[in-house]
Amino acid sequence: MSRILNRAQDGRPAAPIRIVHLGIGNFTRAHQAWYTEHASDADQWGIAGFPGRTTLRPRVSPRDDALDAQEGLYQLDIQAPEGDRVEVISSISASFRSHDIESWMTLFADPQVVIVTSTITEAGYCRNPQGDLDLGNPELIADLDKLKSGQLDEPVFTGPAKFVRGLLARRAAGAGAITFVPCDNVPENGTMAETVIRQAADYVDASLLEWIDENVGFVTTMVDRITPHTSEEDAARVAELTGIVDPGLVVCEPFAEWVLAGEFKAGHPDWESVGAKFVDDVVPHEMRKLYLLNGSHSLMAYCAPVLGLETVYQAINDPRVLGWVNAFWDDAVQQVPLPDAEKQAYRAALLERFTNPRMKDQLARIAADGTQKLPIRIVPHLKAFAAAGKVATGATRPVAGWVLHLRGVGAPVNDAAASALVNEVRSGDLDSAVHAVLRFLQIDDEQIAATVLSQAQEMEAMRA
Ligand SMILES: NC(=O)c1ccc[n+]([C@@H]2O[C@H](COP(=O)([O-])OP(=O)(O)OC[C@H]3O[C@@H](n4cnc5c(N)ncnc54)[C@H](O)[C@@H]3O)[C@@H](O)[C@H]2O)c1
Ligand SMILES: O=P(O)(O)OC[C@@H](O)[C@@H](O)[C@H](O)[C@H](O)CO
Repeated sequence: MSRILNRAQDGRPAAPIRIVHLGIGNFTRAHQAWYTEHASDADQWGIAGFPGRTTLRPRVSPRDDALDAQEGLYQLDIQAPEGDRVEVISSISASFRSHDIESWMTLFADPQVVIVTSTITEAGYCRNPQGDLDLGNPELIADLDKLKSGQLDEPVFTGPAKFVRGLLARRAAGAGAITFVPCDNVPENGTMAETVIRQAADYVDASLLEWIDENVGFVTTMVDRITPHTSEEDAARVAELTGIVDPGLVVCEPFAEWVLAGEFKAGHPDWESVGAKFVDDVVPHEMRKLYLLNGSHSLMAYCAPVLGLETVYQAINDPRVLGWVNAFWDDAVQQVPLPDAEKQAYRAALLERFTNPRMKDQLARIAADGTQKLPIRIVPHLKAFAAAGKVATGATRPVAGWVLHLRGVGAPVNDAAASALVNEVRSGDLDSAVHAVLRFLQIDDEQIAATVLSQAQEMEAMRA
């Protein structure tokens, strides 16, 4: 007999809300909410979850509706090679609609709320290629103009505008210190969030900057747990296992890592009790993860579909893709400032994670938003080698794959910032497409162009 999740049956009351999360998608439910659930002081730290998308639609997915219907409860299916381990997670105390600005302001004005976390994708922070707030983004400007002209009860839709709206409410309420903990795969994400929030505040009301100096902390984090999209097959199997029909089900791998650096102005849950590490400098850990895990993910996402492959598991089990991944790692490790033994161990652990046969991680998920990802995961290797007069032939491969992807090979291009580039790469031959992509990546090097072209031609010839 199937049952539906609710707190009365589950027996776990909602903890007081002290964290607001923007972008309550799959990843944060597998990672931050799981860490908070298992922290030694979990009964003190509830999360308020808001979906983040910039849309007028009140809801973005049935998964979000499930949080309301199930009083914040959902199942997490941890897919170990030997079988499923399913937990009910209860750390999300309340869920809201993405445009519910009134609840957003009320929470920011509450002195009990002391942390703001976010997973709104790389694109959600509205940055330009230089890493500054993109004042050419019309949706962002419309939001900021609303705030600047005092229309404070109107909904705003972009991440930076929501953050500034929240801080205005907090200052007005005298609610004290608060700390931002962005959890997206962006290097030095604390500094990145601080930059866009300060620039948005400056646009709206420059007097907020001084208040931010005194009251707002920004923490940089490296987050890691592979969290694929939940499939219908996952939902059916877990319903069979637990007897719970759960439209909010999230699936993930057993591995989880969280490294944080920076000052929490007003405390944080005891995430260390679950294995989170607080360090002085998170950058080497970020480079390890972003370059080796995310970089090879991007390589597989763009190159493996050429061979007709659809998941990370299928890709890494193909000897050609495995060879490309190893060649990429040989180049990328050189930019990771950690001891060799540590890097070798990380590579071995990654291979074990990618070959988990239970995980059906779709390459199409990873392929999204390449314009945001290639510059931070791949380009640093090309530039470091070029500075030494060399071509990083392992790191040119994902660029060659991306050219083919943009030209229509594999999953459809899902990247709001790529439309002009897509038109350009589809309007000429492969050689001109390679040059258009390298111009976009700000790489002006004929040796790199020749290598990318020859690898793209080689892969086109292998096309399934
Ligand atoms: N899935 C993973 O394995 C994983 C692991 C580590 C880090 N992350 C980080 O988490 C992010 C989200 O991944 P997910 O798996 O939760 O995805 P998801 O699609 O399940 O959720 C994404 C959330 O971000 C919101 N969003 C999307 N685009 C936005 C935009 N432009 N502005 C504001 N909000 C926006 C969505 O509404 C949703 O709430 C990734 O982009 C990545 O930076 C993911
Ligand atoms: O989440 P994205 O879109 O930034 O990148 C896709 C994957 O590389 C990523 O989600 C990994 O699965 C994750 O970073 C593992 O911790």
